[in-house]
Amino acid sequence: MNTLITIREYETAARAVLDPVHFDYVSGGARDEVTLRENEAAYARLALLPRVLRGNPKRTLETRLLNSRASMPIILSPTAFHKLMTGDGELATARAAAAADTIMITGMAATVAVADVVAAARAAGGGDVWFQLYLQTRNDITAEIVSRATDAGVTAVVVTVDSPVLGAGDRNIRNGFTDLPPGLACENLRGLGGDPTDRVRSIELSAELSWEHLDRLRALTELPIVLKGTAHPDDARLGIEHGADAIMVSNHGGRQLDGIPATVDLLPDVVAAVDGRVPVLVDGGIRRGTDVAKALALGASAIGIGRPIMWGLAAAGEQGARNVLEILRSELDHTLALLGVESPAELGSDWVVTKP
Ligand SMILES: Cc1cc2nc3c(=O)[nH]c(=O)nc-3n(C[C@H](O)[C@H](O)[C@H](O)COP(=O)(O)O)c2cc1C
Ligand SMILES: CCCCCCC(=O)C(=O)O
Repeated sequence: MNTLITIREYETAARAVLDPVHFDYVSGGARDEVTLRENEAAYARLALLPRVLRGNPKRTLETRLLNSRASMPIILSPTAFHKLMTGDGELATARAAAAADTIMITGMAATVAVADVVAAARAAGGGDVWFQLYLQTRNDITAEIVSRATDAGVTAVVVTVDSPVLGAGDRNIRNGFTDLPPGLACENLRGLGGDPTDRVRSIELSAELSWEHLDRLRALTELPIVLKGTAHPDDARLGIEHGADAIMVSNHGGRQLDGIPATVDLLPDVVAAVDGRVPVLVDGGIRRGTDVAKALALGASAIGIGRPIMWGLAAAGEQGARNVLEILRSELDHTLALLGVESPAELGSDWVVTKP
């Protein structure tokens, strides 16, 4: 029997089994964790306004995003180092995402190489895999990483732009968590060390990056590009001008700039700026199906979850991640029934009210 029935219970279960240093790495945020808390609190400040007697007996959650389809508008945001959570790492995550028939964004900082992640998803029968990229200042390195991901069969590249420098997690500083334990590495950077050994190159985060680097990426790949980490409406507009095919409103789960607003509060202005030209996704603080419905009503085409998957993996490996996805699917379906709608597409901003 599955005794854990909420995402919050998975967080508690993860805390009970994980090394506290790794639990803090996953669950913590930057500095005072104001944004981390705000991401969740902002959903609680929004209320849903249902309609009644609409004769809608059936519902569908099926979602199309870029060239991919998913069984629901809930996808897996990229998170680093899944082997800290469970032995199989990203392989377990890929199987869970495939079982849920949804999209997994595998990270550049994954502890399993992208080719193995895609193979695991395919062997489990499905689910597209997208690849998250930190642009590197050296274009040849970016090109090699993207080429590996493309050869592996990913169907989109998600470029994270909110990390000119590493976020400062006070919990990590206090815990002295600065490196992966021996035996674990960012496998997507293996052999990129520039020497004949199998050295794993370090991921470079750089404040030198500019829109020109995105232009170079656009010239490198025909895969759809999702810009992840845009908060300002003008940056969403610029992203589209520079070739982005989708915008993901994200503050990195409150792990980069502390004090940036909650993503659901940023979403409406970005949606307005994008004006229907490309899909808008959002992540950060989503813990309930009602949160998903609020984000969709405010214009998101889909939402991403980060920590809930990590907690699921820690608590019960692949099965835990599967359960997390099914909890959110079932809660979203139930929420749509209570709202009186057949599909996410019917939701709009008049389904949400801000509580006084
Ligand atoms: C442990 C952890 C590692 C993360 N690693 C990455 C990463 O490598 N690249 C990235 O773009 N975002 C990363 N993120 C941010 C997530 O993609 C996502 O934006 C965030 O987790 C969403 O918030 P949530 O955890 O409240 O769902 C990470 C988040 C966590 C919690
Ligand atoms: C330079 C290493 C990048 C690791 C990215 C992990 C991450 O984004 C996060 O923990 O948040």
